[in-house]
Amino acid sequence: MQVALVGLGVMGKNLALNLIEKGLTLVAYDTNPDAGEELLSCAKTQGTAERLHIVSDLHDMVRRLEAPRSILLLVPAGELVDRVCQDLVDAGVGKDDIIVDCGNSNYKDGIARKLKYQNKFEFATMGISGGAEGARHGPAMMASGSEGGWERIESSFEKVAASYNGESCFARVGQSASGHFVKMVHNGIEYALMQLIAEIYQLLRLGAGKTPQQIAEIFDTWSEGELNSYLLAISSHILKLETTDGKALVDLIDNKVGAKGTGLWTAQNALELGIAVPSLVAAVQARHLTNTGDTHAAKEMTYAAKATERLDIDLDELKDAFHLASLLCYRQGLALIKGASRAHQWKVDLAKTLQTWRAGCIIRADYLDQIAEGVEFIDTLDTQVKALRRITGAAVSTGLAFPVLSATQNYLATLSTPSNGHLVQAQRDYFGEHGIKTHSGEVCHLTDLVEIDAKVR
Ligand SMILES: NC(=O)C1=CN([C@@H]2O[C@H](COP(=O)(O)OP(=O)(O)OC[C@H]3O[C@@H](n4cnc5c(N)ncnc54)[C@H](OP(=O)(O)O)[C@@H]3O)[C@@H](O)[C@H]2O)C=CC1
Ligand SMILES: O=C(CO)[C@H](O)[C@H](O)COP(=O)(O)O
Repeated sequence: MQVALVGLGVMGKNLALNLIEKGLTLVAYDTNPDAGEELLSCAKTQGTAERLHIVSDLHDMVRRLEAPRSILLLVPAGELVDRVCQDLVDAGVGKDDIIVDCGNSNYKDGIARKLKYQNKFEFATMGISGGAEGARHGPAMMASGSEGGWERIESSFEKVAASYNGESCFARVGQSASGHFVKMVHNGIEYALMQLIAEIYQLLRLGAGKTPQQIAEIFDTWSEGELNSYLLAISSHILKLETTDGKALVDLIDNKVGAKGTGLWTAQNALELGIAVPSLVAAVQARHLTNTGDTHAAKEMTYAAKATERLDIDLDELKDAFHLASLLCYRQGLALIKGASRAHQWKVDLAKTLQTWRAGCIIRADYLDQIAEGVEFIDTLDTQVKALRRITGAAVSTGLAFPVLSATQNYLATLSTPSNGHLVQAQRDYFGEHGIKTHSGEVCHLTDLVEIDAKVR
């Protein structure tokens, strides 16, 4: 099988090495000639260079490929994707060829591109997760669409992707550009889990007075059981790292966190679709808040530093709270995918989606088993529910910030305790005559049910 790859940066270079290692023949291109040179040198080291051909322009790439052509893009998302597509058309790409955008593109751009290029070539989308290591040794691959081009290439991707219990973590999860939607939500969950781990670390460090090394050991103990996950493992590893003079590496790192867009898009789409993902939104805002000191509004206000309080923490309870909060982050993400799939008629298969997340990706975790078993799993987690309540309350009492932990507790509490929505319905009708719906299903106004002599002005 012969494929081409445009963009040989962090992801492209590693995916290229993976593709040729799995026996595919690759024609590769990057605007930066050094990137091609470096890839070739790595391929020589691993003994697979005979299956790699680096080209210096897209015309040469198109000439070297047998039709129908299969071309993968791993260039930064945005306008560049359109520029490369147009350049490929100019270079001779035609109607039977498939171009797969594998970057973190916005799914809305994917839908528009499918239309824009429909008479020029087959445009397809696939989200990839796993960072450099995943791309090199087996990433999670969330593809979309049902068009003909996939049938030519998907059996190769099934081998290139990670596998879990013998099943590939490549899947065509649904129609249209749903693969990019699924990857976007994957990243939304990623933001929430990263922030949640950071909050647990902060609680242990500033609340319980533990050192980074001691916290890493706690994370390692948790990882021995069902809480084992990639993000917990890398957090433990990071916390153990020390400078040559014995200082914790984390203490040298500034607090401002960057973002490339997928977390923000997750929040925006959830709000637009009316699907509540408060933990995912809180994680995006937590990143924004790390940068607040730089904003104009913040500079006009001063916040005096406030002392925080120490806390005795029951580590078993903390573990249970972390476990449930993590599960609930996935649950919110899956609810968003399900709602979007229904709204857009994408027919996203949630079981296939979960299969792509089992290995190779950044949000892989052993406890995904519980999620795969079904949404009712929360009802079996009484101990964890109590732990989440108690830990959130105790955490708040320290005065420290726990946006994802508390958003998650509020999410669960909202769904599992009596709602207060009746009063808000009544308030809306009181001032705006928006109507109310009663328990018996009647749609009316407050004034149909009671006499209101005079209203508050
Ligand atoms: N890094 C990660 O962990 C992950 C990234 N992604 C996504 O994958 C995509 C690639 O990411 P990543 O590899 O990290 O990015 P990099 O910036 O490391 O690599 C992009 C490469 O594309 C090259 N390039 C730019 N313009 C062109 C062009 N017109 N033709 C050919 N090559 C070009 C760049 O060259 P130059 O440097 O000279 O501009 C660079 O070598 C992005 O959409 C990203 O969001 C997805 C999952 C994980
Ligand atoms: O897709 C990824 C991991 O799955 C990329 O690493 C992405 O860049 C992460 O998002 P951000 O840069 O906004 O933190």
